[in-house]
Amino acid sequence: MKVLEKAPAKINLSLDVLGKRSDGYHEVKMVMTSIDLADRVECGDLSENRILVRTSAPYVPEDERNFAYQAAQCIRETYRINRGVEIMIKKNIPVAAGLAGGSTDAAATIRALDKLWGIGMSYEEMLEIAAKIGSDVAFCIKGGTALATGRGEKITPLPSLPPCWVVLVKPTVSISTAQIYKELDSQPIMHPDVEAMMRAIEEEDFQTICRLLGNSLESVTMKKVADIAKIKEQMKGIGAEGILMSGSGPTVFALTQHESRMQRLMNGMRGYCSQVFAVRLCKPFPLLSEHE
Ligand SMILES: C[C@](O)(CO)[C@H](O)COP(=O)(O)OP(=O)(O)OC[C@H]1O[C@@H](n2ccc(N)nc2=O)[C@H](O)[C@@H]1O
Ligand SMILES: Nc1ncnc2c1ncn2[C@@H]1O[C@H](COP(=O)(O)OP(=O)(O)OP(=O)(O)O)[C@@H](O)[C@H]1O
Repeated sequence: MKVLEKAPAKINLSLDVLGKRSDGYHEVKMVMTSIDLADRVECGDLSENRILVRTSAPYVPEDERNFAYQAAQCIRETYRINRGVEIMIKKNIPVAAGLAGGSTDAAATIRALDKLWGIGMSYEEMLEIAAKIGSDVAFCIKGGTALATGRGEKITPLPSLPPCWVVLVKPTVSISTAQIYKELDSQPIMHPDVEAMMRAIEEEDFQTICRLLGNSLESVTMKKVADIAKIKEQMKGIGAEGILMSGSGPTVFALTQHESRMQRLMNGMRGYCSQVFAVRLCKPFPLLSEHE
């Protein structure tokens, strides 16, 4: 048997870093949303009792360093499962881009193995496995739009955003999330208004959502990647309702409700950067356990 799961990327609409914790992580408060730029994760039976990972992208590890591998390993140990699995990952999400590519593959693996192995995990049980793999994995279990707190693993669902286009531009450099959080510690922190962002989402006020876009990590990454400021400037010139760097970067996204502006942004930015995407938002996944 084989189970195929879609694994959407995320963007951070509001990312506030509240402080450093004693465990080395940072306390965050952020609003995230899933976008329709997605990997595909297929989990199938394997005759041998081991985990085999294959990916379509070069430079993505296929051993125990892959987050999908780690998710499968964690499920096998937690639920004492003596079955092998072959995990095929078709990568469409740029790697180390601030879009949670590895995290969403891990979350998709958790959803797929729950079905393949007939475990019947609750949402809470999925979140527990997710938190062991990485901070962004918990959000990716259900996706949609949500508030994430703690180190990112505590999830509160929010209503969907008004329909819009998301234009993404990925500079060629890749970014280490750990390095960006480390460098933030020696700099003054800009705090976006996360509460106001949640209110704007509740009120379906697209213009205010765009005005409130903010990310505490943006200025840190911008100092290392000069392209980010240039991309933001260019996108502003072309016209978008809101523009921000996602996560620890370096991907920059623009939001617009106008198809013509989306087209102009695509055409304008393609000449500047090789990785440019225009996508819609993604709805949250209905989980099997919620239908019981
Ligand atoms: C920047 C974001 O992508 C925004 O959604 C996340 O906060 C990062 O999530 P992630 O990539 O899943 O992060 P993890 O794999 O858990 O952690 C990578 C490293 O980032 C740092 N880290 C991560 C999350 C957090 N709340 N505080 C941190 O300081 C830690 O040094 C950690 O060792
Ligand atoms: N399935 C996977 N897909 C991509 N990268 C993976 C995967 N599993 C492990 N990795 C490793 O994770 C590192 C970070 O990649 P990823 O694409 O998840 O970063 P990111 O988008 O910046 O994540 P985040 O936004 O959560 O910080 C890569 O350098 C890669 O070695």
